[in-house]
Amino acid sequence: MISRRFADSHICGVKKCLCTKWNSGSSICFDSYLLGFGILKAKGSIPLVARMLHRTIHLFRKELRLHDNPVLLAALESSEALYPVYILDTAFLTSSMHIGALRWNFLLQSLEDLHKNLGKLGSCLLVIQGQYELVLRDHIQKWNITQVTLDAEMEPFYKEMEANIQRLGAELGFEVLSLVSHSLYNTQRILDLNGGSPPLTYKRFLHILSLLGDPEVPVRNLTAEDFQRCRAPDPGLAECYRVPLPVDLKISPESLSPWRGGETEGLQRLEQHLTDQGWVTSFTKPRTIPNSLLPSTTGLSPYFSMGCLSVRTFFYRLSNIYAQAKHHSLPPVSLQGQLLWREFFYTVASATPNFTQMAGNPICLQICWYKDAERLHKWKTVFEELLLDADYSINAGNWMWLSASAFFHQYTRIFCPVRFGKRTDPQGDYIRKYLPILKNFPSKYIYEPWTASEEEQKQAGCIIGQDYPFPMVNHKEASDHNLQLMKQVREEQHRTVQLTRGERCCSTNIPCAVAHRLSSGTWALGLGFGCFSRMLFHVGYEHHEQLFWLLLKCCPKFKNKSVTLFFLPSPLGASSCLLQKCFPKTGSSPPALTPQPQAGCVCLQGAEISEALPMPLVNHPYLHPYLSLLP
Ligand SMILES: Cc1cc2nc3c(=O)[nH]c(=O)nc-3n(C[C@H](O)[C@H](O)[C@H](O)COP(=O)(O)OP(=O)(O)OC[C@H]3O[C@@H](n4cnc5c(N)ncnc54)[C@H](O)[C@@H]3O)c2cc1C
Repeated sequence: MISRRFADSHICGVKKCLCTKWNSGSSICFDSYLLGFGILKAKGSIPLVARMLHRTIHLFRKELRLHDNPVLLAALESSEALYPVYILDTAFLTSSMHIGALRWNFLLQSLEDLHKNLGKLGSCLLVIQGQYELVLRDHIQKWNITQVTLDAEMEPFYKEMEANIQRLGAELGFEVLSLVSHSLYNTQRILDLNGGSPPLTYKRFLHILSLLGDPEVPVRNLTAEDFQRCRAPDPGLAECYRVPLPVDLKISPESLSPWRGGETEGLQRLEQHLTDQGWVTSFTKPRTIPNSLLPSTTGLSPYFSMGCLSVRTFFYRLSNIYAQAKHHSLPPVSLQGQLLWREFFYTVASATPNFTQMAGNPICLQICWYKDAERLHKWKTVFEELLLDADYSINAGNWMWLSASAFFHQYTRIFCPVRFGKRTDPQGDYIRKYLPILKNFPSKYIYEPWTASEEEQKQAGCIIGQDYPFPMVNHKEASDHNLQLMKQVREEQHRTVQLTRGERCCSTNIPCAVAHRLSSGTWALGLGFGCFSRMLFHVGYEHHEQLFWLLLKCCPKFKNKSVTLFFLPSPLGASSCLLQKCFPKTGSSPPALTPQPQAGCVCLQGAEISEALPMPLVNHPYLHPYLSLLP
């Protein structure tokens, strides 16, 4: 937590903050400013306390915002002149991230927005192009700079930049102040509490957070008064160092992205989402729709990744909404839970060597993937450069997760791009919108247009192999191959598997269920499975629904009965393995059910069972505490 001691005094009618102590990850403690305090005599011989004020370059790196920007606030409070600077070091940016046209546009829009917002407070943003060290050397001397302030980041390339700036400071005689505000906590504190290494499972991570307490509280908003106390850059400088246009950087200006960059847009979107408090409190992921035409999640990730929005602000706004609600979803599936996933990956990434690579990454399974340069190139073009929210920690963490190389261990779950699409969006509306070249194919071909006849392809105005590529792999062959490979790798690298696996909370994987006859004459069914902790967020509620329905179908007791289904919270779960084994055999889909919060459980109403197969229900002690929740 940031603790601050303010000693207020009135100097020439202006209320000044004299002492601000930060313990929030600053590389130079603010206490050093105390040394600069002295007693001055002002007009009329009234003794005044004053301090040496800095001439500061505030270097924006990722935190492209004015709200919750602790280091900018500290810069303003300790300076008599402040130069807000963004160094557009193209070589640095392109070598450290795969930044494509969409993201360039987003970045330039964010800088333009920052410039406008600084203008409203009486300052401006100076965008200086060039290699960052040369730019700093040049301007430190030109502007007599005594301090550089910057946001502390955890990526190796940003850490290296900060270390270089520190070295430059020692050489040229300026101070450096950096503070963490891109994550909820200073991740170093989490590492310290975990004995110096990162917690490698979400469960362990939450445990450490419970010892740490709440995340850092956002700092106050900046005002015109804050900026008035410091001299702003001359208007001539603003003209000389204006935000470039895409064309200046030879970037295509036309962007299909509906996400406009910048703090202003980010805050507007945040407010929009928060007005729907019911949506916020019932948010459960992965019970969201990945291929809906409009995002079924917040879509705020590009703003968080560039720091146009503060995660701390979002976290506390959510806390306020939760505090007013009767029920709300919880981590790992809630909105706050999503921010904690982000924090989890930030923490692990901050202390894991080669986090974005397989080679030399100690938590990642070493898998002998295909070595096919052409396919790799195609994959990179599609996935990396088009990302608007590309983020070092989250991206690599989720790819490890998705490929079952770390964190996620149900490697037998393989998504088929054709079957997944057919199941979740049978008409292919998503494909028709985002791949308009395929839009005239009949729905039965929309996910596998290469199976359409030549005549049908002509009619759809799209010849596969000419207007649209053939599939890169045969899905069945590739998934069979990968399955075997993973099985073998996991046996050989058992110790690496265990690192991010976490302990099981139940040794058995036997499905268990209880049935309860309700006073209304209907039945309540509670269902659980061993090892809840991983089930809920790996399998998700959608599978709970399916499993419930499957068991109902399987149990003669419920034939022709109306049944109330309860989703039971921890420590109960459901099994996707059972689903995979049994569900396809039933040859039909589960009924659509609408969740209704009730008595702390999610309750599903009204599944009418018309068919039943014999299957015994097993009582299980884990279910007993939840029986009291049944009406
Ligand atoms: C293979 C793969 C790669 C990914 N790469 C990125 C990436 O480069 N940058 C990125 O921001 N997200 C990435 N994600 C995570 C996730 O898909 C996005 O954060 C999320 O979809 C963004 O949408 P949202 O802002 O609407 O999220 P919401 O569901 O509204 O969540 C709010 C915020 O929580 C955080 N969050 C949500 N999901 C995750 C998650 N799975 N892991 C960590 N943090 C999460 C994000 O900051 C997000 O903006 C990746 C996921 C996968 C499967």
